[in-house]
Amino acid sequence: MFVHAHPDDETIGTGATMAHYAAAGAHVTLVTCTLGEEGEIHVPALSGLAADQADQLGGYRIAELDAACRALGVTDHRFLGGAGRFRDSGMMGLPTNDHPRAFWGADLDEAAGLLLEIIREVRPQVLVTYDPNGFYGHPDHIQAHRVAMRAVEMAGDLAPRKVYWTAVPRSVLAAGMAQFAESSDNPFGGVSNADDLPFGSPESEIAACVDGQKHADAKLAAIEAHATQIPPTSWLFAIAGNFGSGALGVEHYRLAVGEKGSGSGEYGWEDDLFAGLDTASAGATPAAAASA
Ligand SMILES: CC(=O)N[C@H]1[C@@H](O[C@@H]2[C@H](O)[C@H](O)[C@@H](O)[C@H](O)[C@H]2O)O[C@H](CO)[C@@H](O)[C@@H]1O
Ligand SMILES: [Zn+2]
Repeated sequence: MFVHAHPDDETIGTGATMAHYAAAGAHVTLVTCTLGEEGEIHVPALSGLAADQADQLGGYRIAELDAACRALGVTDHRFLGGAGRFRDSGMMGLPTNDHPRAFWGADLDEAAGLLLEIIREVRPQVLVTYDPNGFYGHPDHIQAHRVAMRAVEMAGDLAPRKVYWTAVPRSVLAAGMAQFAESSDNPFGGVSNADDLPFGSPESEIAACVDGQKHADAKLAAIEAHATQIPPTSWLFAIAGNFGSGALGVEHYRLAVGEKGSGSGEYGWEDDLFAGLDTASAGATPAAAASA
């Protein structure tokens, strides 16, 4: 089970992982907490959908998300509390944070209770969400972390056996910076030291590295599906262009709950989020022995 804040996060942060496990026959459930109503619009013809105009971007991003899930092979997708229950809060500190339906202002136990209903139905063995900072500090990402961790706490014996947080190793960021230093598509802007970025983890804090390079093209198709959010000039396309689409297919995770399974390589990272779990005796998921 993947708990994400907006349509597009599932693809950007965990798209290759989701495609990898969907292709392997695991039951993959995506829970998206908002419709992304406050997002930018990088498709000029759709600019009228903006929140301060027709305010229809949220509905449009449902369709983008459907297309992205199809590209990734993910068939079980839910909006937390149903489509439109919680609204995109906008970036930290904006007046949109105070919208009556803003996810940032949601009652924690109420929102976690809604996620608990899905956990009780799907019985995921593994849950993936963000770290306490929401990976980069967006209020909806921070709230998604809080709601997911509270739901895991409330789930008791039905809680997933392992909970991971999305992460990027500092070494990967540093390598990217070096490559982009002279590029006009430099996604790191003026930042020259990976330690100065609002995200990035020491290799010692990373527990798993999922190699989903076989699904990099699916992730690229899913990125393209989120056209209102991810323009052709995006750093994501720059990475695919500079390092090959395969670079998009490797995704890293920190382990927040559960026992780390066996790993390998320089840092002993797991290559499978189900490492150490008995997936043959999975819970109630009808679709496959394993569920994420
Ligand atoms: C990846 C992600 O979480 N995207 C969010 C984010 O989008 C940012 C926002 O539009 C900001 O104004 C831009 O400068 C930045 O480049 C975007 O990544 O926040 C949006 C509003 O809450 C949200 O809809 C979008 O999904
Ligand atoms: Zn987001």
